[in-house]
Amino acid sequence: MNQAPAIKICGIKSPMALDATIRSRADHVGFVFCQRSPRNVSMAEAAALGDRAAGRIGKVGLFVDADDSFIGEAVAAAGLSAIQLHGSETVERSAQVRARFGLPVWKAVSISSAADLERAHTYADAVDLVLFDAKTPAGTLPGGMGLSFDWSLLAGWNGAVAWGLAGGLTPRNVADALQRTRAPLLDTSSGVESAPGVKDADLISAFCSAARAA
Ligand SMILES: O=C(O)c1ccccc1NCC(=O)[C@H](O)[C@H](O)COP(=O)(O)O
Repeated sequence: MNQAPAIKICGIKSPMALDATIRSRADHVGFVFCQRSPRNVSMAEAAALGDRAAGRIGKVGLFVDADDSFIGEAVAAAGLSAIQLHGSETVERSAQVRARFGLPVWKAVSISSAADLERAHTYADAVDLVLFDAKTPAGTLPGGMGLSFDWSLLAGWNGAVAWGLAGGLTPRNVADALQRTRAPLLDTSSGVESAPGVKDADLISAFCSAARAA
Protein backbone atom coordinates (compact mmCIF):
# COMPACT_ATOMS: atom_id res chain seq x y z
CA MET A 1 0.00 0.00 0.00
CA ASN A 2 1.30 3.47 -0.91
CA GLN A 3 1.86 5.99 1.86
CA ALA A 4 -0.22 9.17 1.72
CA PRO A 5 1.81 12.17 0.55
CA ALA A 6 2.58 15.05 2.85
CA ILE A 7 0.68 18.20 1.87
CA LYS A 8 1.76 21.84 2.05
CA ILE A 9 -0.67 24.70 1.46
CA CYS A 10 1.44 27.72 0.62
CA GLY A 11 0.65 31.43 0.82
CA ILE A 12 -1.49 31.40 3.95
CA LYS A 13 -2.19 34.91 5.18
CA SER A 14 -5.49 34.81 7.03
CA PRO A 15 -6.71 32.99 10.16
CA MET A 16 -9.59 31.56 8.06
CA ALA A 17 -7.21 30.00 5.57
CA LEU A 18 -4.95 28.72 8.33
CA ASP A 19 -7.86 27.07 10.15
CA ALA A 20 -9.15 25.53 6.92
CA THR A 21 -5.70 24.09 6.22
CA ILE A 22 -5.43 22.58 9.69
CA ARG A 23 -8.99 21.22 9.49
CA SER A 24 -8.12 19.58 6.18
CA ARG A 25 -5.21 17.82 7.90
CA ALA A 26 -2.47 19.25 5.71
CA ASP A 27 1.03 18.80 7.11
CA HIS A 28 2.54 22.23 6.46
CA VAL A 29 1.50 25.80 5.84
CA GLY A 30 3.69 28.20 3.89
CA PHE A 31 4.08 31.85 4.89
CA VAL A 32 5.41 33.96 2.00
CA PHE A 33 7.95 36.63 2.96
CA CYS A 34 8.26 38.31 -0.43
CA GLN A 35 6.92 41.83 -0.78
CA ARG A 36 6.19 41.48 -4.51
CA SER A 37 3.80 38.60 -3.87
CA PRO A 38 0.04 38.95 -3.38
CA ARG A 39 0.57 36.42 -0.56
CA ASN A 40 3.19 38.42 1.31
CA VAL A 41 2.81 38.54 5.10
CA SER A 42 4.24 41.25 7.34
CA MET A 43 6.24 40.25 10.41
CA ALA A 44 3.25 41.17 12.60
CA GLU A 45 0.85 39.05 10.52
CA ALA A 46 3.34 36.16 10.56
CA ALA A 47 3.63 36.39 14.34
CA ALA A 48 -0.15 36.19 14.80
CA LEU A 49 -0.51 33.32 12.33
CA GLY A 50 2.49 31.55 13.81
CA ASP A 51 0.97 31.69 17.30
CA ARG A 52 -2.35 30.39 16.01
CA ALA A 53 -0.62 27.51 14.18
CA ALA A 54 1.76 26.56 17.00
CA GLY A 55 1.80 22.83 17.70
CA ARG A 56 -0.93 22.18 15.12
CA ILE A 57 0.93 22.14 11.77
CA GLY A 58 4.41 22.66 10.30
CA LYS A 59 5.25 26.30 9.53
CA VAL A 60 7.41 26.83 6.45
CA GLY A 61 8.72 30.34 5.75
CA LEU A 62 9.31 31.13 2.10
CA PHE A 63 12.07 33.54 1.07
CA VAL A 64 13.42 34.87 -2.23
CA ASP A 65 17.12 35.75 -2.02
CA ALA A 66 16.68 37.16 1.47
CA ASP A 67 19.52 38.09 3.81
CA ASP A 68 20.17 36.54 7.24
CA SER A 69 18.71 39.41 9.20
CA PHE A 70 15.37 39.27 7.36
CA ILE A 71 15.19 35.46 7.62
CA GLY A 72 16.10 35.63 11.30
CA GLU A 73 13.36 38.15 12.02
CA ALA A 74 10.77 35.92 10.30
CA VAL A 75 12.00 32.74 12.03
CA ALA A 76 11.58 34.44 15.41
CA ALA A 77 8.27 36.14 14.60
CA ALA A 78 6.45 33.09 13.24
CA GLY A 79 8.31 30.31 15.07
CA LEU A 80 9.13 28.69 11.74
CA SER A 81 9.82 24.95 11.55
CA ALA A 82 11.47 25.06 8.11
CA ILE A 83 12.92 27.58 5.65
CA GLN A 84 12.07 27.41 1.95
CA LEU A 85 14.47 29.18 -0.40
CA HIS A 86 12.64 30.08 -3.59
CA GLY A 87 15.03 32.43 -5.36
CA SER A 88 18.41 31.94 -7.01
CA GLU A 89 20.16 30.81 -3.80
CA THR A 90 23.31 28.81 -4.56
CA VAL A 91 24.28 25.49 -2.96
CA GLU A 92 26.71 27.39 -0.72
CA ARG A 93 24.11 29.95 0.37
CA SER A 94 21.58 27.19 1.09
CA ALA A 95 24.09 25.34 3.29
CA GLN A 96 24.91 28.59 5.06
CA VAL A 97 21.23 29.25 5.86
CA ARG A 98 20.84 25.73 7.23
CA ALA A 99 23.90 26.10 9.46
CA ARG A 100 22.97 29.63 10.58
CA PHE A 101 19.38 28.86 11.66
CA GLY A 102 19.57 25.15 12.52
CA LEU A 103 16.29 24.50 10.70
CA PRO A 104 15.48 22.18 7.79
CA VAL A 105 16.01 23.98 4.48
CA TRP A 106 13.83 23.31 1.45
CA LYS A 107 15.21 24.49 -1.90
CA ALA A 108 12.88 25.15 -4.80
CA VAL A 109 14.38 24.08 -8.12
CA SER A 110 12.58 25.19 -11.26
CA ILE A 111 12.22 22.54 -13.91
CA SER A 112 11.77 22.83 -17.63
CA SER A 113 14.14 20.16 -18.95
CA ALA A 114 16.06 17.08 -17.83
CA ALA A 115 19.17 19.23 -17.31
CA ASP A 116 17.41 20.96 -14.43
CA LEU A 117 17.30 17.65 -12.55
CA GLU A 118 21.11 17.60 -12.69
CA ARG A 119 21.11 20.98 -10.97
CA ALA A 120 18.85 19.56 -8.26
CA HIS A 121 21.40 16.84 -7.47
CA THR A 122 23.98 19.48 -6.58
CA TYR A 123 21.87 20.55 -3.56
CA ALA A 124 21.76 17.05 -2.04
CA ASP A 125 24.23 17.71 0.80
CA ALA A 126 23.16 21.31 1.42
CA VAL A 127 19.41 21.02 1.98
CA ASP A 128 16.81 18.73 3.53
CA LEU A 129 14.30 18.72 0.69
CA VAL A 130 14.24 19.72 -2.97
CA LEU A 131 10.92 21.16 -4.17
CA PHE A 132 10.45 20.80 -7.91
CA ASP A 133 8.44 23.71 -9.30
CA ALA A 134 7.70 25.10 -12.75
CA LYS A 135 9.95 27.70 -14.36
CA THR A 136 8.10 31.02 -14.49
CA PRO A 137 8.49 33.73 -17.17
CA ALA A 138 11.25 36.32 -16.70
CA GLY A 139 10.09 39.33 -14.73
CA THR A 140 7.33 37.43 -12.88
CA LEU A 141 7.32 35.82 -9.44
CA PRO A 142 9.47 32.69 -9.13
CA GLY A 143 6.50 30.72 -7.75
CA GLY A 144 2.80 30.81 -7.02
CA MET A 145 1.95 31.34 -10.69
CA GLY A 146 -0.21 28.24 -11.23
CA LEU A 147 2.15 26.86 -13.89
CA SER A 148 2.93 23.14 -14.23
CA PHE A 149 5.93 21.44 -15.82
CA ASP A 150 6.18 18.14 -17.67
CA TRP A 151 5.87 15.67 -14.78
CA SER A 152 7.36 12.86 -16.88
CA LEU A 153 10.75 14.57 -16.42
CA LEU A 154 10.71 13.35 -12.81
CA ALA A 155 10.94 9.76 -14.01
CA GLY A 156 14.68 10.50 -14.28
CA TRP A 157 14.96 11.57 -10.65
CA ASN A 158 16.80 9.24 -8.28
CA GLY A 159 18.11 11.79 -5.83
CA ALA A 160 19.57 11.19 -2.40
CA VAL A 161 17.50 13.96 -0.83
CA ALA A 162 13.80 14.14 0.06
CA TRP A 163 11.66 15.87 -2.55
CA GLY A 164 8.28 17.39 -3.28
CA LEU A 165 6.21 18.50 -6.26
CA ALA A 166 4.79 22.00 -6.80
CA GLY A 167 3.52 24.02 -9.72
CA GLY A 168 -0.02 24.31 -10.97
CA LEU A 169 -1.47 21.63 -8.68
CA THR A 170 -5.24 21.87 -8.16
CA PRO A 171 -7.98 19.70 -6.65
CA ARG A 172 -8.71 18.50 -10.20
CA ASN A 173 -5.22 17.42 -11.27
CA VAL A 174 -3.56 16.43 -7.99
CA ALA A 175 -4.60 12.76 -8.19
CA ASP A 176 -3.17 12.50 -11.69
CA ALA A 177 0.03 14.25 -10.59
CA LEU A 178 0.43 11.86 -7.70
CA GLN A 179 -0.23 8.77 -9.78
CA ARG A 180 2.33 9.88 -12.36
CA THR A 181 5.08 11.05 -10.03
CA ARG A 182 4.51 9.31 -6.67
CA ALA A 183 5.68 12.55 -5.06
CA PRO A 184 6.16 12.20 -1.28
CA LEU A 185 5.09 15.84 -0.78
CA LEU A 186 2.61 17.99 -2.70
CA ASP A 187 2.61 21.78 -2.54
CA THR A 188 -0.07 24.11 -3.87
CA SER A 189 -0.91 27.78 -3.67
CA SER A 190 -2.91 29.43 -6.48
CA GLY A 191 -4.78 26.17 -7.16
CA VAL A 192 -6.68 26.60 -3.89
CA GLU A 193 -7.50 30.29 -4.33
CA SER A 194 -10.54 32.19 -5.59
CA ALA A 195 -8.32 35.15 -6.57
CA PRO A 196 -4.56 35.82 -6.24
CA GLY A 197 -3.75 35.67 -2.54
CA VAL A 198 -7.30 34.74 -1.46
CA LYS A 199 -7.49 31.16 -0.23
CA ASP A 200 -10.75 29.20 -0.54
CA ALA A 201 -11.57 26.82 2.32
CA ASP A 202 -13.56 24.45 0.08
CA LEU A 203 -10.72 24.22 -2.45
CA ILE A 204 -8.19 23.53 0.33
CA SER A 205 -10.40 20.73 1.63
CA ALA A 206 -10.98 19.32 -1.87
CA PHE A 207 -7.25 19.38 -2.61
CA CYS A 208 -6.34 17.49 0.55
CA SER A 209 -9.11 14.91 0.04
CA ALA A 210 -8.13 14.33 -3.61
CA ALA A 211 -4.45 13.96 -2.72
CA ARG A 212 -5.22 11.39 -0.04
CA ALA A 213 -7.65 9.43 -2.19
CA ALA A 214 -5.24 9.01 -5.10
O1 LIG B 1 3.30 31.99 -3.76
C1 LIG B 1 3.91 33.02 -4.03
O2 LIG B 1 3.36 34.12 -4.17
C2 LIG B 1 5.40 32.97 -4.21
C3 LIG B 1 6.09 34.15 -4.41
C4 LIG B 1 7.46 34.13 -4.59
C5 LIG B 1 8.14 32.94 -4.59
C6 LIG B 1 7.45 31.75 -4.39
C7 LIG B 1 6.09 31.75 -4.19
N1 LIG B 1 5.40 30.54 -3.98
C8 LIG B 1 6.10 29.33 -3.78
C9 LIG B 1 5.35 28.10 -3.47
O3 LIG B 1 5.78 27.28 -2.65
C10 LIG B 1 4.14 27.76 -4.26
O4 LIG B 1 3.32 26.93 -3.51
C11 LIG B 1 4.59 27.02 -5.52
O5 LIG B 1 5.33 27.89 -6.32
C12 LIG B 1 3.38 26.54 -6.34
O6 LIG B 1 2.55 27.60 -6.66
P1 LIG B 1 1.24 27.34 -7.56
O7 LIG B 1 1.72 26.97 -8.93
O8 LIG B 1 0.50 28.62 -7.52
O9 LIG B 1 0.50 26.22 -6.89
